[in-house]
Amino acid sequence: MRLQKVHGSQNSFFILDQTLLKQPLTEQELIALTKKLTATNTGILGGADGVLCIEAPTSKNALAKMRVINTDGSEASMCGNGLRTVARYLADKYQRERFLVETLQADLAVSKEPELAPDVPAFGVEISPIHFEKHYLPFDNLGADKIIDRPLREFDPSAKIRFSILAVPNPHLIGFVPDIKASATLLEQLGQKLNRPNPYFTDGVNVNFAEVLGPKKLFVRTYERGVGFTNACGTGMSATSLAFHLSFPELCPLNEEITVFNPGGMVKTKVSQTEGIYKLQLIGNATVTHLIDVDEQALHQNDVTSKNCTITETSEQAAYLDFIQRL
Ligand SMILES: N[C@H](CCC[C@H](N)C(=O)O)C(=O)O
Repeated sequence: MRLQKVHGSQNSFFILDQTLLKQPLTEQELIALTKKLTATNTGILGGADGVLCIEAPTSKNALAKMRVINTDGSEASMCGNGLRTVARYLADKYQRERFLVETLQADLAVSKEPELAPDVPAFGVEISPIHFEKHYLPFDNLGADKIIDRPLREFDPSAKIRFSILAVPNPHLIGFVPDIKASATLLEQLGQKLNRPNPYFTDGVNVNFAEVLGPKKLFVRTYERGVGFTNACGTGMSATSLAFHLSFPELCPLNEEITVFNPGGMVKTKVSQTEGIYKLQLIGNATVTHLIDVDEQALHQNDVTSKNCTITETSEQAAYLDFIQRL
């Protein structure tokens, strides 16, 4: 059995293709394996942000189904960086360049895109469906059914930050800040507070702070639900691009490529609108850093260690680091 260690903007994952197993992991086994494999101190290769689990599709139009298990064992409805790496895995496996991947709430279109640099493969993914209403997120006690481009004193007493809240379909709180570095402590405090029992987001929320760098240019930092600070969050950067359009339409026109920098690198996004419905596209790297050969039994027994698996490093991380150094 072969696992892959992959990343999209250095948001890192293990890909586990359940369809290759003689006996698929039970839910309990999958959660236990994810917690141990992704933890920095108990996992191989320094852990990861989650496990991307590939299963047979239940939707007849999709090539496969992707599930996203966060490092704390919770399940996310979507993962934009992860979906790019799953798209690449499936494109290689089935020799296809354009297809649909089933996710918890939608079948999403994915496509192979031109390499960002030599040995830096890229994929594009659709991010959808998008919702603003409070019952979708869910959120509560913020005095409105939708929060778009307004201060929230509950989260920022100075009322200087403009917030938006949207689901893509996983929940995101977005704040535009004047200086991303100076706002790191507030981002961490908010991320922690809103992912513990709290009156606003009962299921937790991914918290993104963004700094506008110029027309069609953003820097985004994310405190991820179920994870903590992450190098990059694909759905977060996509949701933030839509908030960018809503808060600063002159700097972020529809149908144009937006460059989004993050601590792990850079992605491109695009916001479009058809018949009043917003659409988001996310394009970025899909990098395979390691191949991990392991006995199926070790997965069931939650006993994957560097001693009982064979790890082969690819040349792609060096190429990726070279690419981001030139940005
Ligand atoms: N990192 C992911 C999102 C994971 C979201 C997850 N933390 C949650 O919603 O619980 C991304 O690239 O889109």
